[in-house]
Amino acid sequence: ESSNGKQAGTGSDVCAYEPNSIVSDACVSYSSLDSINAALSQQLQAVTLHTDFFSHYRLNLYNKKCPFWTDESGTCGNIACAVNTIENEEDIPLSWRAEELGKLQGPKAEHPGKKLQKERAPQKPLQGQLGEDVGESCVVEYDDECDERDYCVPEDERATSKGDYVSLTDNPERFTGYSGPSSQQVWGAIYRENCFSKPAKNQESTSMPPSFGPKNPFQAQAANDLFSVMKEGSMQQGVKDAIANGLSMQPIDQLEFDQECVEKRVFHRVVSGMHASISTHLCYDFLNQTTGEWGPNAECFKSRVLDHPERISNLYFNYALLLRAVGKINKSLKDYTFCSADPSQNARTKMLVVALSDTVKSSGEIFDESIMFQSPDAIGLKEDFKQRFRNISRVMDCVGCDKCRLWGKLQTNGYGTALKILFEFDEKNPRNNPPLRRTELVALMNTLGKVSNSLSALQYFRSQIEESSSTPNVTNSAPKQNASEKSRPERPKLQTVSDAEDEADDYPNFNRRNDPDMSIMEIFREEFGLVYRVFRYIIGSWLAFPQKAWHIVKWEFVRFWHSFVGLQAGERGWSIYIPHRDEL
Ligand SMILES: Cc1cc2nc3c(=O)[nH]c(=O)nc-3n(C[C@H](O)[C@H](O)[C@H](O)COP(=O)(O)OP(=O)(O)OC[C@H]3O[C@@H](n4cnc5c(N)ncnc54)[C@H](O)[C@@H]3O)c2cc1C
Repeated sequence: ESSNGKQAGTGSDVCAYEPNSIVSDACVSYSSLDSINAALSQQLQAVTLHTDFFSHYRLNLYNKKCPFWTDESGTCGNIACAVNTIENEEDIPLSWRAEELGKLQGPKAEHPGKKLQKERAPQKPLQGQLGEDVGESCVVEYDDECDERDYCVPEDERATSKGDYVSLTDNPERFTGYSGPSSQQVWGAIYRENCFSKPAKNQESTSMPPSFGPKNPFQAQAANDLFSVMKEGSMQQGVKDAIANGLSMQPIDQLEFDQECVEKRVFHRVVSGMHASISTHLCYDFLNQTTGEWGPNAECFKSRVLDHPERISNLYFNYALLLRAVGKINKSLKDYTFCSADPSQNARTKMLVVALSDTVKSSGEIFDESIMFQSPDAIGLKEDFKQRFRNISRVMDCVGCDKCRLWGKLQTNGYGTALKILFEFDEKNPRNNPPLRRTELVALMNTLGKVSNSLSALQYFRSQIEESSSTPNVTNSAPKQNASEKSRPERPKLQTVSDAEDEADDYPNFNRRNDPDMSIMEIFREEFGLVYRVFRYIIGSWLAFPQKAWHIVKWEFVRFWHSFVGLQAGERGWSIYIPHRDEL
């Protein structure tokens, strides 16, 4: 986005939201993405809120120093900025518990070096040394350093590393009050230092080194890194000055972004879409500091997101990009072991994730990544792209609010993972794909969940604002929070602690089943859709039954054989349970 009204990431044509227009740089319309979101959001909620694997995360939240500047005064002391980490080992879900890793018995295998890991199939880095039924991708600990195919500085997953376990449902992304020079400095650094911004004419000598199409891409990386270090002093001074004098930094919307090629546009759109989603969450779960009540703040949403069509466009763009990534790993998810010490939980998690990915896959073409990095400068450009994205993930350690840092790091990791899947994975030949870390998979699904929530919140705010502008007595800008509840569309629930604790029937519900304003046609469509999904589910279950029964027989036979020959029988890898409505 730029001050002269140019639209981020879109050429001149498509920015404003038009339901039937195609989201630029993707290959799907806004309305199709809305329909996909309507079909998918409950499945996503089931995965991200109701499975231990996806509702928890492990990251180094407190022990990484901001590599670019020091700004202790920018630390947020509000209670809403705090994160509840899980301190007791027994509170950590089985699938994430370090002690479970320590329980591993039986045959031992050498930890393969990085080179061997790369040469071997990601699912079989140990090549069966621990036995055929061991999910090796869960046992091997990947190193906390960048594989050159990573777009993000990875979180260290090792049980021995300094990491914190957090429940994502206990720490929902919402308003924290973190603002001022510190947060602006972080956003500024993200846009200014890492995006492909055009140098201001009088700043040519201090802007990013030209790094497109370099002879050696690693030289370009090194140059960028060095440049960041060189800039460190001035950035640090920038924060100090800003804190001392109020804000004197160049506003972000006065930067001109280089939108010439699709890759640079995509980069900017990812960042801006992520920013828009964060803004949406904080406006949707906003603290009214006068009444002390939490609730949506349409004024906040209007000024930060709705009045900037390009930000909405970038939000949809990110949704398309993340969907494509989840669809692309459809096959790998079917082979993935979710590392659960509880096999029935493992089976349920897999079933929910695969069903979600199947729905994405069946939605048709959404995003075509093959058009990117095709030019003669492709290698250099791709390396530069990666390096800049890694810088963004490093900048997240400079965020002065713990909760913002948690979600900022998770979402950067989610987008980094999506980019890695898009540009480094071969759908047809998955053997050579880089490994997907557990934290990456969790980050990817939760980031998709966040954008999905943002799109649902957008619908809510849009109808709120339309409604208030058509009501003469209400202010013409945004509706007040206490406007008549009766005529309002139902407020979609985003992820909150109470949602996670809800009874089955109160599962987070983005559809409008209880909306009194629904027309007969809409009610009919809603009900018909439900009946159709139930029908499909039952037929699908019948068709899948013979194969499932065969797997169960095989599984039980192996268990029986193990105990017969005196080995440990192993856990049961299947379970029978009543499906929940959100699985439809
Ligand atoms: C990583 C991170 C995570 C955060 N998480 C939270 C959180 O969970 N809860 C919370 O309450 N606060 C959070 N914050 C703070 C929040 O994002 C804002 O910085 C803060 O509310 C102050 O807002 P602002 O009005 O100054 O504008 P900011 O949102 O700080 O934006 C700064 C400038 O960026 C430009 N801009 C804004 N949005 C976009 C966009 N989508 N695309 C392009 N340009 C844009 C505008 O020019 C704007 O003036 C987070 C900050 C960061 C850096």
